[in-house]
Amino acid sequence: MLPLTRTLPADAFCSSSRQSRTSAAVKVEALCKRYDTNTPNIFSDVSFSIGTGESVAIIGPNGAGKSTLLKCCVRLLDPDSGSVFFNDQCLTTMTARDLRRFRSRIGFVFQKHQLISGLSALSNVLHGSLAGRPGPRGWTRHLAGRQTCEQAMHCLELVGLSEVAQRPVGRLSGGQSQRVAIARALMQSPALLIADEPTASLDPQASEALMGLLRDLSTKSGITLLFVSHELRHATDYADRVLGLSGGTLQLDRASSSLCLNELQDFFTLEKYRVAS
Ligand SMILES: Nc1ncnc2c1ncn2[C@@H]1O[C@H](COP(=O)(O)OP(=O)(O)OP(=O)(O)O)[C@@H](O)[C@H]1O
Repeated sequence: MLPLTRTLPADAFCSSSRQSRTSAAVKVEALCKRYDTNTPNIFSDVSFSIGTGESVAIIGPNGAGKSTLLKCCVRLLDPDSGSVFFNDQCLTTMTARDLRRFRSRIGFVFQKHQLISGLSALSNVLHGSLAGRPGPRGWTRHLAGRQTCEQAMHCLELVGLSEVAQRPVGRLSGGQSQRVAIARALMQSPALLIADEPTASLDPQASEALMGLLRDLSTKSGITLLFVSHELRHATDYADRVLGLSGGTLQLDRASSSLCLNELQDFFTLEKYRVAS
């Protein structure tokens, strides 16, 4: 098996020790977003920062704007105002070209995993390596390269799926498919992994396994993790910090070690966990 550090660039990692975190991987300042000029803001004045290698959960009621916030963080959607910095680089003013290069270092795992069901798990993972490549010239040669295939197999091994590498994704279970999506994201050697409800539609056992896998990637490989979950226990068990979005503002920003499940449940009914200014 290839060592993880061989396949991912050195600057994608901090030291595996969480104590060594010093810099903010992601810094969000006063972000506002609305979809339509005639409608109120989805959220306003949202600010937070995430340390390199930190794992952060976003919770909040349906429609609070969690997915919108994730998308604004990586400019899949443009915020109306505010700034987002990634390793001190300002995304909000980046050119399209720089943005493409920047996104190639971010892995996305969505609720609907957006895999190609007729292709094998391996082929789907291989396509992750195309992110950020100015194609399509050279894509075929790149995909067929021995080193690329080895790297894709290694990513499948990391998520425990090497045995089904040749099976079409359409014949995999929901949990397996979600792990293929993670392997595809890992092909990008991500410094940041963004997951929007990655365990939606998975059974409790598969959910725990998937969250454990994400946490391991963060703790062992120093990948910064930002995920949305409706499972409050996932926030307390698998994140270092919990952000709570509700009523158009960020109302909670606390270390998960200082939160208990009951407090998080209260978050949905009370507004007593305002971020200290
Ligand atoms: N493309 C869009 N155009 C207009 N409105 C949108 C669009 N996408 C989302 N919205 C609205 O923005 C609000 C926030 O949606 P978003 O999906 O970000 O919330 P969420 O907190 O992720 O919700 P859920 O927990 O249900 O997934 C909702 O009212 C939604 O209807």
